[in-house]
Amino acid sequence: MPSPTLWRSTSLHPLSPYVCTNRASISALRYLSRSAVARKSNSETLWDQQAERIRAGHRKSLLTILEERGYVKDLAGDRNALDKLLTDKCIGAYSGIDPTAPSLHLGHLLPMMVLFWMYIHGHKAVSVIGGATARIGDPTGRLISRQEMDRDTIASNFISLQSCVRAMWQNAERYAERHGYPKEKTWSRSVKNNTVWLRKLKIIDFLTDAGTVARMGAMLGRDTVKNKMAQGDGMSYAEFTYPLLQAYDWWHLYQSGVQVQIGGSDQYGNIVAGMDLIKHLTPRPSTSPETKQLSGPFGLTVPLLTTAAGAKFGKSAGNAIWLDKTMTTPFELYGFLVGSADADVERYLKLFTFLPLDQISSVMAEHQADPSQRKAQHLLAREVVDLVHGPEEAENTQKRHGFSRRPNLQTLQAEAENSKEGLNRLYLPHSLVHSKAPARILYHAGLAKSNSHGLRMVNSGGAYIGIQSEEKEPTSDGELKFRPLRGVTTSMVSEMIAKSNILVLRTGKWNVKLIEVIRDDEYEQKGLSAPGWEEFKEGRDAPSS
Ligand SMILES: N[C@@H](Cc1ccc(O)cc1)C(=O)O
Repeated sequence: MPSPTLWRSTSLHPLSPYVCTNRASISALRYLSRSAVARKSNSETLWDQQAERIRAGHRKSLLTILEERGYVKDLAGDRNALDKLLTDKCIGAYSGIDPTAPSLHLGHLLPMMVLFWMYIHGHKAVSVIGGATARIGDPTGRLISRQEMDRDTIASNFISLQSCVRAMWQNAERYAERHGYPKEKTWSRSVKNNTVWLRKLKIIDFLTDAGTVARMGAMLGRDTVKNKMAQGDGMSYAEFTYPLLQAYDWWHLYQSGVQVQIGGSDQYGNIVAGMDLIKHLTPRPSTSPETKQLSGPFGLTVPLLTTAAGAKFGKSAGNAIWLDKTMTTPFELYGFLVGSADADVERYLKLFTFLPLDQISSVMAEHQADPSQRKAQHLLAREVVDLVHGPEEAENTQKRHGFSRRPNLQTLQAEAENSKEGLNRLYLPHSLVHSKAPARILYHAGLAKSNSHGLRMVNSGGAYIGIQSEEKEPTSDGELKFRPLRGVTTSMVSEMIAKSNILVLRTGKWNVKLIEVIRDDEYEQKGLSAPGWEEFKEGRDAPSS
């Protein structure tokens, strides 16, 4: 039964066609100015014409575009009904993010891309930031709960995440414009905080509405619940209730026409919980089954991206790649993407750019003719930096990376200055570098898992040292040359740091670390630590395997 309490609090009947430019009835618009009415009916006509072209097979439907580019992992709801809905009607779609960190990361970009595509095809896009849900923390897929976050941390994460999401939307809009999707007046997007409605939710209403739909059998049967209780750290009542809160978000948004929810592949269960709630709370006047289906909720999950090497996409050495440039610089973002494997790059170009598929195919053909130039990877990296940070940043970063294929010390140093210690900049204490074998320095710099792993890398020719070339030809500008570490002696390394205190090491093609060697006491004062440092201080040796 629909809840009278919830029902009265909403202004729109969920089955009424969403007041949207293409379907708004003229009578509902009588309070609008004549020009607004004209604009609305104009866009209504445009929408109908476009739908007609899709139906006639002259244009791809939005769902087809999403499927072809690889965005669809699972659909909740009937595929053809969703296809028809997205073609015939302007609807709302949303995706949520909990502010468990102060910034978006690369993993968030995938569901957001789907929302961007929907937006540039005229649907209303809503990004929800889970100010309220973050206080509980989504237990999905976890065995161990996140560390509890205090309210202040959530509040400050919320503020910075919100500005990150807003900036992302602005950039995506400009990026779309550069790819032939100029902004239309009727496009609509918003960023909402679920605290706004969840704070007002009364426990008694929540229990009688959401609490009665959710059956214990189904809830206890969910993998997250089973695994966390059997193999993890158990589950709190609040965590158990999380899917219902997310479901309630959707029910709330559904009142204003948000019929689609998009999420990561792990969100399927939470999305279905929302669909169940909506179906349960929606009054069922005697409409045809088709009308009922087309006015109902649909869910879409995006695939979980793993690299060809099996690692989770968006993490470098276990650290997330952030979209806030104070956390991951554009240079680092570019560096991460330009390092994509040949086997992944085409898939990423389809997922993370608005480039048309035929352009992607032709770039891939060029790339395959000479993979060593990494043309496709450079295009991917440039496009993503363009999408996330804008065209000027993309242009500059690409120029600097053009150098970094044969990097120069000044460029690396300049980069190091505005990057935090972490991805490609590092301090090491003098004692871990001076008179130490190169293989061991690789271990201390985090480039090798152990001393002997470092030795294997050195012997197999997979580790290099950057050497500033002496000759100053007009073009060379003190360029860095990499030579294999095999054959480089301990005393050569010590001599180098005696000169400049700087050491540049590289493993594989792209993993470059600029190491600044500082005094041991200074290192301690900065509160830093490196693999093997504690052991060194305690007089123990670094592990050898
Ligand atoms: N549970 C989602 C975030 C989310 C929060 C609220 C929502 O309404 C939707 C999604 C996640 O962890 O990824």
